[in-house]
Amino acid sequence: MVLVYSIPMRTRFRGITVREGVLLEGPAGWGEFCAFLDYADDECAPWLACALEAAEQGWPAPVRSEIPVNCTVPVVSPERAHAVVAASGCATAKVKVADPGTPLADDLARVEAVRDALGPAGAIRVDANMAWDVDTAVSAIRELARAAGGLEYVEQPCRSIEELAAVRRRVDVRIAADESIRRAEDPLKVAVAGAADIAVIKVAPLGGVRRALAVAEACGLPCVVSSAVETSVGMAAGLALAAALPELDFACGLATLSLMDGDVTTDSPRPVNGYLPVPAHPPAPDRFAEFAADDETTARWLARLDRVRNLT
Ligand SMILES: O=C(O)CCC(=O)c1ccccc1C(=O)O
Ligand SMILES: [Mg+2]
Repeated sequence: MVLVYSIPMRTRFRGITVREGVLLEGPAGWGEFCAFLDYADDECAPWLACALEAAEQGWPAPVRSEIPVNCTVPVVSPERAHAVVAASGCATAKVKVADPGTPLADDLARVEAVRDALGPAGAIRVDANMAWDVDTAVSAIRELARAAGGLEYVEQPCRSIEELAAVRRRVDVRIAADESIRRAEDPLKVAVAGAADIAVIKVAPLGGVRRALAVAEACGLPCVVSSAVETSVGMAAGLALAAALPELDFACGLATLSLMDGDVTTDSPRPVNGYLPVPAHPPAPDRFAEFAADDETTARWLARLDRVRNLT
């Protein structure tokens, strides 16, 4: 069975206002194929591999049963940022910064509000999604660290690995690599160890739990598992990855279901005291009917699925 869903986002996130994707069922359960719309077909192949792993094979055994998670703060007002953090119950917050057209002053006010909501014991990380050049990154990171009362790390401040390394030499905040790994030509071979302190690994763009575990091992850095804003079907694969990593020293970015205006399952996991339970299986999409895509969207995704299938 193959189902195409369409779920509005509560707040625009990375330019996304509606999240769409395909749910497919196999002998091992349900998988999700939801490559971002700006990804070309060849870049979608690992996303399909991740969905097929879930549907046909299942996942390696977990070594932990619950995953510490961060709440994710989109580009919103300080008041909303405060409310998002306070409602989440999480001790770690990830704040999106450097959105095109947003002045640094807005980011500073947002991280200040997040610190106020978290209290002094909480951890704040920021994600610039490659927006800065080296000099801009160095000064922005210093200002953000001051406004936040300390930063746990800054995720992908610049585009290239060389730039990450240059920023890392000039600031005392840890650097995390995300796009440098996720969009690398060969994620197994990408050398980020000198350019970053932490690796962000996303299960779908890396081709599934087994493949992402191999990437984690190859990069030789502490890992943070983060979502690509999937429904709870795809999120189960991210949780399975976080559960199977030999070591997990940081909260994971897997609490993104609350960014979407609904979910395809009834047993939609929400963090309790900052932890998500690891599901034994992906949940069945028993509420799919509420989020069924229209005919045009369905046809577009089935065609995409077909093209990507034929590539692999
Ligand atoms: O890590 C998180 O807290 C949430 C996930 C997230 O930020 C994200 C979600 C979709 C696409 C890209 C990203 C990103 O980390 O850049
Ligand atoms: Mg990121």
